[in-house]
Amino acid sequence: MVLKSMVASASDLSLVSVAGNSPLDFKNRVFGGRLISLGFRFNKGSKCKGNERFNFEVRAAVEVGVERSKSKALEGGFGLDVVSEAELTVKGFAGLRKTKLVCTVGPACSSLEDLENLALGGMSVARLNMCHGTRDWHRDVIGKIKKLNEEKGFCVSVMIDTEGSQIHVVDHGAPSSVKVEEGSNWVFTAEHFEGSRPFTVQTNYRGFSEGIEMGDELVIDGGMACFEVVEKTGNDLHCKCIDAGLFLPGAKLSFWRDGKLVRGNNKLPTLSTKDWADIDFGIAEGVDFFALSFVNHADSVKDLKNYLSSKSTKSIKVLAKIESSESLHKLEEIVRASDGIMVARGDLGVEIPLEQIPTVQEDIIYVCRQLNKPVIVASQLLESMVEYPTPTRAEVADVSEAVRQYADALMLSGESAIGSYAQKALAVLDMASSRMESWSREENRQSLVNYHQLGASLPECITEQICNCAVEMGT
Ligand SMILES: Nc1ncnc2c1ncn2[C@@H]1O[C@H](COP(=O)(O)OP(=O)(O)O)[C@@H](O)[C@H]1O
Ligand SMILES: C=C(OP(=O)(O)O)C(=O)O
Repeated sequence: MVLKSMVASASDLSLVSVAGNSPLDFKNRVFGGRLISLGFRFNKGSKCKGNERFNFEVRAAVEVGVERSKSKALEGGFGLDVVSEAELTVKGFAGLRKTKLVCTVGPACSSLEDLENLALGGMSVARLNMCHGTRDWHRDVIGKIKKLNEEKGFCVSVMIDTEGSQIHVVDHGAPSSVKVEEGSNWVFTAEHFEGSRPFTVQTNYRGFSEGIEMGDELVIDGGMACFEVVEKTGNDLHCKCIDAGLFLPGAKLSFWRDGKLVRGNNKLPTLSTKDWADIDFGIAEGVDFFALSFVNHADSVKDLKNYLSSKSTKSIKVLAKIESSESLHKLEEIVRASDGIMVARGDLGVEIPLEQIPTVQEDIIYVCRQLNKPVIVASQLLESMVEYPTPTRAEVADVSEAVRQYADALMLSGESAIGSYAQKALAVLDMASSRMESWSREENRQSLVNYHQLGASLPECITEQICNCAVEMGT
């Protein structure tokens, strides 16, 4: 076995969006290596806010000549991951994938073995959605990921996704999904009772039916099933199913009237009491990222960042999820305030017409590129793979398009959390993103990226130019 290591250090750089030991964010400045496979650590106390100056040291090491599956942890103290000799000798660094892959961890992939297979398959970030599962369940998953990182040399970051103030199902009468037949009658209630009642859905928010009228439409998970409100008694809604579909555990509810979203939960704060408790949980568990749901204003990002810097010595990064029309109106200030962005297409598709999603996605990515913030494209990238072992052509095209637009990361949701083909879905992301990256390189598309200048002082500008030249030479 040959251990090749490269150590590059730079001081007084003012590059932003470089996050701790996370592998998420380097694509912003570097287009020439599979940085997922390298470990990055910053000196203790390094800050990466705005144009603040900070010292950092980048170390990368590559273990050559070891089969991925047989790899052992390497000594040395910095975050390491492994790449196979074959990949390096055949393609060199330029041939290695740069797009980071985020997997939502759910019951279908939470065993140590499944997580290891995902890490081997290229998972760079494990996402834990606090809408689902208990804190004990999430703690167990975080423990397994830490174990894999420590013992097997992976470099998987952990991201906690807050539930946010949304109306969702607490119980729908079954432990897993339930088929809803057209014409069936259901009661939606905020009353909490032990156990389940047939055709009765308990919701999480007492005021969920405020302002809702007879004739309004109740849409489940942005279109999984649809009901008409036929009667209102107290806070309860009696509804008839008008579009058959599925109720998943924790499904989200939205209300529509005359083709427009009824803004019921707008008064709710971005971070609920439960979210703050989940944030304390994440700090205690040493997670790397918080993805903040339903950000409508930069202030909620700033509040969370202030809270994190007062509570944690570790630099935990905050990613704002863009999933409401309000967040689109304040996009630039939200991107500036955040360490990164998630294009949360699931909820965004409930808030804006579906046909606008592709252009809005491109706009969000463009703003992130300009402000040099990492951006994740999320939701339904390979939705059919929740059930089937192969993706549709349209899904592969969607993945490729996100990479072509310079998204930094792609995310699996149900495909990995509850799907039967999590590893295959990850392999499709890996292959499709690698293919698009190498096509872009061959076509020399990277030169079209217009890097936003960050350096303020002359030394900063010089350092920045040196880095940009290195990037150009590497691509
Ligand atoms: N920790 C978990 N425990 C149980 N089920 C989960 C978990 N995480 C995700 N899921 C399931 O995977 C589906 C897709 O995940 P995700 O997209 O994160 O959630 P949502 O659909 O609520 O936005 C969820 O609807 C839920 O059924
Ligand atoms: C990623 C998303 O958020 P969540 O899974 O919490 O709905 C989304 O809405 O696309």
